[in-house]
Amino acid sequence: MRLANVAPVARGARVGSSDPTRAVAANGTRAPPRRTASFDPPGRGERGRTVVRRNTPAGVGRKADDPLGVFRLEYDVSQDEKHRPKTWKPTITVAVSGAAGQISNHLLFKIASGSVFGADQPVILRLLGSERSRTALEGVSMELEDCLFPLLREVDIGIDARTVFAGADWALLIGAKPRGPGMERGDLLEMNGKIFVEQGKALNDVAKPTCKVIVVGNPCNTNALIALSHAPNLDPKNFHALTKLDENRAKCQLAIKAGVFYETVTNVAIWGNHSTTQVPDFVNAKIDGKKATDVITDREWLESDFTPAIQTRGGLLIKKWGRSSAASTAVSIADHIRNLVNPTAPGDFFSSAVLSNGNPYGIPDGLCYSFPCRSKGDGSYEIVQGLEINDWLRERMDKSAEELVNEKGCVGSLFGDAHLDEFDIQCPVDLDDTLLPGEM
Ligand SMILES: NC(=O)c1ccc[n+]([C@@H]2O[C@H](COP(=O)([O-])OP(=O)(O)OC[C@H]3O[C@@H](n4cnc5c(N)ncnc54)[C@H](O)[C@@H]3O)[C@@H](O)[C@H]2O)c1
Repeated sequence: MRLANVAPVARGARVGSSDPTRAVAANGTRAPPRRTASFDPPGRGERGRTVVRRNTPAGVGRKADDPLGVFRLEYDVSQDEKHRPKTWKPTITVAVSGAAGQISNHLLFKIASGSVFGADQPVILRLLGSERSRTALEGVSMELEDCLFPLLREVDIGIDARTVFAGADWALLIGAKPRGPGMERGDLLEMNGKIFVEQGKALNDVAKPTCKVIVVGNPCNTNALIALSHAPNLDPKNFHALTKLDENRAKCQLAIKAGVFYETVTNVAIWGNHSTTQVPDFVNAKIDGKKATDVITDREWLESDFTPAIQTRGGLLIKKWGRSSAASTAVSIADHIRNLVNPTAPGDFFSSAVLSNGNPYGIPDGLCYSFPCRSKGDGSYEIVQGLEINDWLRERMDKSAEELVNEKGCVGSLFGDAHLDEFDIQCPVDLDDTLLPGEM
């Protein structure tokens, strides 16, 4: 058990059953019917009871105690198996937190359309919201139903992670709270960290042990570390924090500078924290198979323009848009999933923040740190070995690791016992108030 010696940080739809006995029916060739179910709000209806009505749109014939405002169908899962195309894979359950938020508003429709997990991969979406977003979740599920996505077999909504995460194959943890006026970075770390204590415990108790978890809600690296530390039943290698967006941003800028199409830019690693200390690696990047530094010979641009531009691009986008990146983040989550469910192209890699234990780059164990990774396409990954780390990279990679050590120290009391050795880190009094890309 690690003992955190932590300074106070004060400064610083109930889900509808997927039970195969409740069954569903595929009564159309294009869009077999699905069921959306919801938790009853507390005090309204019997907990755990799913109210089901055949072909009854919201509001029509609703009983006074029926809290649901969404269209639902009664169906028979066994019939579903009979009627769906034989080429389809077994249905997977994808849980998404923050499902009524901006990022999810783009991501859910990509998942349901089949463009993320594949055109032969039926999905059940389980949507987790906060108490405040309960009604909005019903709206989200209504829109999903209205799209008639054949691969979307069921939509469940709720505000209790233990119910929503039940049986999940994937958990996309997007929901988090933004920093409020006057709030210190340490306060934000603690406030959001608490969410991931509960969600880590819930995943441990009710998700499949093979469940793959991608943490997006900021500060995503430390949130992912908190979640995995409460999930001893899950392999820590099932946990990721999203840095794919940073990789995509880096590829875009290198492509523009070199005057080439995006897809010719490969091997772009993001090292470290998803924050302004992240290190977009131009040293190992390739353009059209050549070293990026041989194609873009303007070193001054790479070090002094490109690097800070990627580190602060989220902030610039917020200044221009008035809100944080949502569509491009959703695309990068989809890319991240595709990176895990498809084999990585020979010689290439993708970026993901993963547990640093045993890494070959001298980053301290016990951090969730972004590394270049490869996947066999079965949802697993390996950290790529043997990349060139010159002095310029080394200095910055260590600085980002130091920031993650400090973050860990500032929320030390939130860590569980699983997968992490004991640590004794203080929250530094002079914790830099670096901005988190998603909140700037
Ligand atoms: N890692 C990245 O690359 C990256 C990029 C962009 C944004 N982000 C982060 O993603 C998060 C979500 O961004 P957004 O634009 O969708 O925000 P948003 O405010 O539009 O949506 C967040 C949603 O989460 C819900 N929520 C809050 N607490 C919750 C909880 N405990 N359980 C379930 N839901 C909860 C809120 O009600 C809200 O609907 C933010 O933390 C943001 O900083 C990360």
